[in-house]
Amino acid sequence: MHFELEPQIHPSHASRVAVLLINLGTPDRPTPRSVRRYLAEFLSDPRVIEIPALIWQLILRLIILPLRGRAAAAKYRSIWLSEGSPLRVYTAQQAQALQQQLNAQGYAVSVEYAMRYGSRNIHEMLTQLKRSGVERVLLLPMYPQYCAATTASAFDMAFTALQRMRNQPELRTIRHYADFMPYLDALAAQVRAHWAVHGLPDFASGSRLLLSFHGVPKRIIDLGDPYYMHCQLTATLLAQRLNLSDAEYRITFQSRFGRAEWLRPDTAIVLKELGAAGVKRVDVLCPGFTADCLETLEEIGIEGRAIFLQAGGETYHYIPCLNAAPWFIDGLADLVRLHLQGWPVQNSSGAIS
Ligand SMILES: C=CC1=C(C)c2cc3[nH]c(cc4nc(cc5[nH]c(cc1n2)c(C)c5CCC(=O)O)C(CCC(=O)O)=C4C)c(C)c3C=C
Ligand SMILES: [Fe+2]
Ligand SMILES: [Fe+2]
Repeated sequence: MHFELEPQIHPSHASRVAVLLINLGTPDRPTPRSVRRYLAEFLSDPRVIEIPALIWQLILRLIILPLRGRAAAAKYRSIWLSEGSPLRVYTAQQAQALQQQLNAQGYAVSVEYAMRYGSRNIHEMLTQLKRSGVERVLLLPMYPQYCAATTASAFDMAFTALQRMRNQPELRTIRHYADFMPYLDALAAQVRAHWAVHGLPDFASGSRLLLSFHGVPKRIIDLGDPYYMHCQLTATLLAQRLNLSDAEYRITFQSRFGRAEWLRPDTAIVLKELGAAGVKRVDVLCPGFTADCLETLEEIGIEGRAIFLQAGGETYHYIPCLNAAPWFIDGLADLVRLHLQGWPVQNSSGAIS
């Protein structure tokens, strides 16, 4: 049969609205086998690696997976939580907190999360939502800056899932929120909360705030991806909110992968240069990651620290991602309410689910 069998839905459950948070996905376990399986799916996505499939699959299966599987598993082990991978743990917390907040505001919606790769993927979750009577789904990527490799790939999977359905739900997508005020306010609150506990950097004596975004190949920007522009937008608007002068912060790009030219400046190189130049303290925030993960906790929290201190720096502060901070959940609720307009969600009786 071309189409999936339709679930039987009890009429009293019909016409519900759901918000689906979407993040990248992460291995189930910090083992080479589990990491290889996750990377094989992730790195076979043509939205992520734009190289002819046949050549790329040879390189991926013969070189990258055997080498990177083992090395990445060791890194995942260094940041693994008792409940699982940080990315999954924090994304689940965000979904739960956002549902509570929206229900408390009188919005009768359920909030779930899905991943683009690995377990609990977007297709599975759309099927599960339909089974529970959901007819309208708002897709909320946990990527504030649009990038085809992340945002478009997530939407592709949702639309492909709908291609298999006879009875399709109504879908809405949130493309980006790089310049959405409540998101910027949440980032500013996150930085200020860190400074309230750990003290303000002494900008006058050379301390810097690094705003480190996930890098991408420079070529995709040249081909029209708005990602770089969105990163610049978020960073400059955040710096304004924090009253930082141009000299007091730097925009950098991390997590370089492969041989092609990536966006610059590279976070690791800047950390090394600042340490060598006698800068005593740097604080690093990763505004493009809404949940802490391997790329923030290990690459920035552990490796970045070692690079800066070895180069001569004295004090290194990694500022955690927004995760389920109340100011971020407030901002997400603002964003969701804006995008739910016109859908039947107002319910003074409060919580469902
Ligand atoms: C925040 C947005 C992200 C963009 C844009 C992005 C682009 C991108 N990533 C790779 C390659 C890798 N990314 C990896 C991990 C990873 N990437 C993001 C987010 C973005 N990626 C997250 C949230 C994570 C963490 C996942 C976790 O389990 O914690 C990895 C795997 C880890 C490693 O081996 O270093 C790779 C590989 C490319 C090629 C790309 C753009 C084309
Ligand atoms: Fe990535
Ligand atoms: Fe990395």
